[in-house]
This record gives sequence, structure tokens and C-alpha cells, in this order.
Amino acid sequence: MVTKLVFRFHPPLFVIFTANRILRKRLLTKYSLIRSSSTKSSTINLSINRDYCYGPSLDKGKKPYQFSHQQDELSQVSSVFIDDGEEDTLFDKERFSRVYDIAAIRVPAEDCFALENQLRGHLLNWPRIRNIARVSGDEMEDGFKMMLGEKVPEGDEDKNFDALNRRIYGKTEGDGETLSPVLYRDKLVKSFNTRGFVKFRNLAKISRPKKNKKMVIEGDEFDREKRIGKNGISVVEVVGDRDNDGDDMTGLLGDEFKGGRWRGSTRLLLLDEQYANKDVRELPEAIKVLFSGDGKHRRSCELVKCRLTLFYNYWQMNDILEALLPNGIIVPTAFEIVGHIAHLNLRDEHLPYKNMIAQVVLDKHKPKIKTVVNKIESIQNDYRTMQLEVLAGNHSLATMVIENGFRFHVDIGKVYWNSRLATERQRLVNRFTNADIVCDVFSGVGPLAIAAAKKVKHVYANDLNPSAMEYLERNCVLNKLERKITVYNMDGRRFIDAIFTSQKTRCITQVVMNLPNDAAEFLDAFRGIFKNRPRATGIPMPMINVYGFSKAEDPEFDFHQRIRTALLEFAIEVEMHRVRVVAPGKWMLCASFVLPESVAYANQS
Ligand SMILES: C[S@@+](CC[C@H](N)C(=O)[O-])C[C@H]1O[C@@H](n2cnc3c(N)ncnc32)[C@H](O)[C@@H]1O
Repeated sequence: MVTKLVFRFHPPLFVIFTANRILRKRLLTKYSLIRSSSTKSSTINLSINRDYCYGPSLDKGKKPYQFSHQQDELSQVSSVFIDDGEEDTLFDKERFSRVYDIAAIRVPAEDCFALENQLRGHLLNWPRIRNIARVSGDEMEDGFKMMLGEKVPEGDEDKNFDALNRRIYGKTEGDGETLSPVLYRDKLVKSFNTRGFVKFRNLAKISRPKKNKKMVIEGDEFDREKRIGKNGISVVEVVGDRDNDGDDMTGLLGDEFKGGRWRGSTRLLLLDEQYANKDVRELPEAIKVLFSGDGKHRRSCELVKCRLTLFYNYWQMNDILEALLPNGIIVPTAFEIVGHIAHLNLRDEHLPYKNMIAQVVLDKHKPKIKTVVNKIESIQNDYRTMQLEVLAGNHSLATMVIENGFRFHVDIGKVYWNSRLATERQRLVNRFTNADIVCDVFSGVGPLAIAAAKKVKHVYANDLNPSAMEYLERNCVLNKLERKITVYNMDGRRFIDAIFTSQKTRCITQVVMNLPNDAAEFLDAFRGIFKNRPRATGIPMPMINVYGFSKAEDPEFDFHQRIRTALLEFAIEVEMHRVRVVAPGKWMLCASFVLPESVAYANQS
């Protein structure tokens, strides 16, 4: 019997191509299995119903604004952008706003946490959305609440306001004579201080102009600021609120659930999305009890309809890129971070959308990331620097990196830097002792040399790239290690010869050679380095730590062969360590071995 799996999507769920999307849908979707008996072969229809997708998604919810242009499909946005360097022209961020209808219970602020515990399991459980929301304009000072009183007998509501008016203005409507200007000013002095109202701080806030915020009052821009709110992630509004929309929630709750309005600060407890638009009778007992006759919270809880709007800032980088990139293009998710710079390695298929991708990376990693770059070509030059193109943010490629507690200034346009080697550098430093004298032949800006200098007696660091040397000198000072590092700027082979033959330098015990493409070929420089010294002096042989790449089936064997060939010595005991895979089937290795005496004292180079 053949078993066939058929996915059937209910409209309007559209077909999703990328691996990411399929995976996400799988996680979020409930499957219903229907076994079809009509055919000979047994067919299982996996029916995916969009209504069951839990959690926020760009496919769910309503768009709050109607766009004037017809290219409304998010996947088409990419083809209409104009890159003039302004971030907002790349794509319209408003297109990522989504509105969701949800139900909430409006509760007295002081009961909110107790009720949150009580309703656990029935509250909204969406990532980055708090299930307690404040009701704008519903905050009340304690003093004010006391004056109003909690329970107002029917028909007496105005009495409390009269009392309040008398306290503030000395009189209320129909109280006879107005106060004399002197008395009135005296009253004001008691009610105000230099910052505004003494008793009603919120009123004072409203009447005072905002301190540092630029007031954008023209048209749409003002509206947007107001809408998006402080965090720019989400906003909750009560719809059909009693103040705007009639007297009570009878329609929603039914007559038996009619309750009095709480006088004081309130909070919204957002209910799980499945309870949106439900009548109170359809809610679980744990919620219903709040509105029933004997409930402790009777008359102080209200069921309200809410609109939860999620903005561009809410969505994760993947959500946005999935929506922006055409179907079938894999969403780029990984990039390297060097200080404030995000370093992308985009595939050819991404290049038409590179600015848009970079903008999303920048937006989603602010403020840590300030610049987004893409590698233009693979590393080919001697200094191992990369050709980079700045795609978004500021154009500075000089940054500061913190690695294993040390600080490094680097300009990734001028010098080599690879954060992925941090663990390997630490591994090597852990093998050094405080008696070691280290020689770093290809030191770059000094990530290993500086970390080693903290531990060992002295470090001799060298690099061919003059910019790398400049940065290394700076970094020595930055880490207060300038007295323990001597810096050289010469070719590696000449440096090995100079450092081992000089009478001034100390006796080297550890050599590091991190130039994986070519370092093994520099090993011949060690042949005969001690040939002018008598063997009897008993100089300890240095430990050589050399890096290399290998694509061979047995990378260790392959690299060992290269080392033997370069040293012209076949009896070398080498300890191999696989550092990382740098490309499919290509390993970076570190070989550590004690330089054989036969090589160091050889007569011929
Ligand atoms: C792979 S990088 C390693 C830098 C450093 N060890 C690190 O981990 O960041 C290799 C370095 O070797 C330097 N280099 C390349 N050819 C060289 C040569 N012939 N002599 C000395 N240094 C060289 C490059 O400028 C580069 O900084």
C-alpha cells in the first residue's frame, strides 16, 4: 500500500517557498489528518487551517492603512524601491503594521497582578508583548481617586465633581459670587508651583511642552508618532469604549454581567487571542467568575474589545526579510559582527536586494550595529584584507572590538580581522606559560600577541602590512602592554631569521604562524637558524604552532606532509588540531611541534 502525504492549504493562506517559512508554519500550525478511502492507494490529506495558527504573523491581522498604489503585495515592494541613500525610500515600513482584534479585561490597577496570576493560561502569550497594558488617559492620582470616592450612588455622580471644583476653584456652578481676583490668585498659588500643578502632576505634564522631543505637528507625521507610541513596537487601544460608545458593555456581556465603572487607575489584561470577539458566556469559568454576581471583582472588571497594533519594530529580521524578498530566495540570516559593523556575505541572488537587506539588518540591530557592509570579492591580497562595500549606516570601517577582555582598534578596510578565531586564539594562549617568550610571525593588529603578552614574559610581533603595525602599536598602548611587546614590520621569512639570529632578542620558546594559506611554506626559514651556535649551549628548541588549510580527505595527513616537505625532515611528531571548517570540505588546522634540532642546526638552508 502506498501512502501519500498531501498538503492542502485553506485559502487565503498563500504558498510559502523558503525553508524558513515552511519550518515556521510547521511549528505554528495544527494539522488535521483526513484519511481518504476513495482511492486504492491510501492518501492522507494534511489539511492546514490558518485559523489555528497561534501567535502574531504578518499573514494574519489587518493592515491599518490602505495604500494608494496598487502594488500592495509585500513581495513586490523590492522591485519598486529607489535607492537614493535615504533609508525610508528603500521600502515602506508602514506596510508591516498589523492590527489584531483581541479581548481584554479592564481591571483596577491595584488588582492587576493578582488577577494576572489568577488568569494564567488564559492571557495573551505573544513574544515581546506584555499581557498587561495601560489604558491611555486612565491613570489617576490617589488623591484624586479619594476625592471621587469609589462607589457613587446612582444619580450622585456630579456631587463629587462639585466637591472637587470647590477645592480647586473655590466654587462650583451655582455657588453664587465669583472669587475676588486677589483670592483667586491666592488659590492659584496654592495649586501651582514653578513646574505646574502641584496636585495633578499628569495635568501639569499635559500643559507643559515636551522638553527634548522635536514636535512634529504637520499632518501624517504627527499622527504616526502618536500612533506608534514610546517603544515603537506595539500599541493597545480599547475599541467601543464606554466613554465613546454608549454607556456599558451590555452588548458584549449581556444584562446579567452589567457592572459599574471603576473609578481610578485601570489596566488591561489582554486575553488569549482565541477569546477575541467572544461573548462572555463562551469564556472559560476562570474568566466568567470575574463578572458573575458573587465574584470578588464584580463591578470592578469590564470585558472590553481591543485593537492591538504591531509595528515594523515588532517584527524580527527574518519576518521582514521573508516578506520583502521574492518567493524562492533564501533569507540571509547569518552575518559577522565586528564592533559596530555587520559584515554580510551575500549570495549573487541577494545582490539586487542588498540595500534593502542591509537596511533591515541595521534597523533590527540598532544601536549596536551602525554600519552594514558586504564582501565584494574573496580575500586575495597579501595583507588578507577584504574588499567591502558599505550598504547601510555610516561609512566608517574603523571600529573597536572587545575579545576575551582585550580591546582592539581595527579598520576592517585596511587590516585583517576575524572574530571567529577568538576561541582558537584563547586555546593557544592557554597552552603558554608565564616563562614563555612568544614570536608571532603574522600578528595582524595583535589579537593573539596582546592576549599572550598579558601572560608570558615577552612577545615579538611582526606583520608585513604597515597599517596592521600601526594598529598593533595603538592596541598595545590601549591594553597597557606596550612594555611587553616589541613590534616589527617586515616579511615573515626575514623576521624569523632576524629574531632567531639576533644576539639582543631573548630565547624564543613559542612561535605562532597564522597565515593559513602560505604559512607552511615559510617553515623552511627555520632550517639552519642555529647553525652558527655551538650545540653544547643547550638552547631549548621552540614550539612551532603553524596554521594551514586542507581540502584533502585526510586533512591531518595532508598538512603533515606539507610541513615535512618544507622542513626537509620526515621524523617530526606533530600534534594536530582541527580549528574550523572554512568552506564545504575545507578545514583550517593548527599543527604544533617542537622544532627538530636536526632542522635548527642544519648547515644548509
Ligand atoms: C590571517 S592574518 C592573521 C592575523 C592575526 N594573526 C589574526 O589572527 O588576526 C595574516 C596576517 O599576515 C600578514 N602577512 C601576509 N603576508 C605576510 C608576510 N609575507 N610576512 C609577514 N606578514 C604577512 C597579513 O598582513 C595579515 O595581517
